[in-house]
Amino acid sequence: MAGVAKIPVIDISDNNQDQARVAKELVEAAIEHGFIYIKNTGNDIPVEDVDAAFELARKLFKETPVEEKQACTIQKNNRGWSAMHYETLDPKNQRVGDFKEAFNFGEPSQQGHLQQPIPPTIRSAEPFISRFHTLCHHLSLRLNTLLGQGLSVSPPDFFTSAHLRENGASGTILRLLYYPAPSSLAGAEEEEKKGDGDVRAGAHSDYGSMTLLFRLKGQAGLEIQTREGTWVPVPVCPPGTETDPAPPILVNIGDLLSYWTNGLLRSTVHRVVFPGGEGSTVEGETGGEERYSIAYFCHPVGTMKLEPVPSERVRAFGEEQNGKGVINGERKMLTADEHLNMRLQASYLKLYEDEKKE
Ligand SMILES: O=C(O)CCC(=O)C(=O)O
Ligand SMILES: [Fe+2]
Repeated sequence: MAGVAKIPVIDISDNNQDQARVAKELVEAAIEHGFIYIKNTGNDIPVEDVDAAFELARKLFKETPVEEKQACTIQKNNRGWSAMHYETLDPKNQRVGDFKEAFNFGEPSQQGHLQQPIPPTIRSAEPFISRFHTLCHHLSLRLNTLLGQGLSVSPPDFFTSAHLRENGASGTILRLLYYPAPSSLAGAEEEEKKGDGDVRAGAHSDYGSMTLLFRLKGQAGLEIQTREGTWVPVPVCPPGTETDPAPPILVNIGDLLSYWTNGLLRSTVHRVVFPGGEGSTVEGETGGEERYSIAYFCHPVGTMKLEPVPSERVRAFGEEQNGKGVINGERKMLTADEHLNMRLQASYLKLYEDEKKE
């Protein structure tokens, strides 16, 4: 496959493997690409649960009356329903907002309850959503542990404890996403809106520490920006995973792991495009139909400071970058919550409109 991202596939499911080697592989992929495929053998997240999550998304986007979703419209806590065009991930370059619908579920309470309005049509799925959230949480903790080990952070569980639920509230979100078929936009005023340069999701880096992305076989669209500034597609099933029980989980390093490591770990810019653009599709994938994806945005405890972690490798990298004038030493030190709020304000223009006028 020429012209597609060459992101490594790593298997973390076998505890008998040499964990130090797995940790190193993970760190190298996070430095080089900012994206890593995690082989999905069903050990971390059962395949039936991934299927059930996509089925829930179908029910929410296809069978739930719009009034029910409107009653759950997204709030400044980043929970709830985001209608078509409501979010604009790349406001500097997009004429209209993203061609997508999304629903964000915040972290459940200790008793497994969701702390937000839920459309009645999917209310019975609350225990499942809570369980899926927790499965993703545990996988993200393992990945954080491996990254801490691979970077020899002191203490090695620094990233892990920064994410433990018992250490405080976080902005973690489980998000169901729906991108309608381009043909469904035809004829309506939507067709006028969709012009050259419009994208299903604008170019952005993710706001949290890392994202776990679930996609469906055959559905193209995701692209990452290379170091040279070109766009390459990210296949759903890279070579070697075709016969696995489910496509790999795509892990994406977010802004916070990048801040914590002086930029050593890469928070790579990515987007979701409409089909048709040259090189935007991968063999065996189409982009002409509707598309679903599920993203778990892992965030640390909101009060965590975004300062470089104690690690010799991180320190040495920072020094090297400083020498090149890449790192601005006067950047204001933010907390995880402050950073999240800043990013949300930039992409939910309508939600924050009134505040801007004040
Ligand atoms: O739908 C996708 O494949 C990616 C979505 C994404 O990048 C995001 O929601 O942050
Ligand atoms: Fe993203």
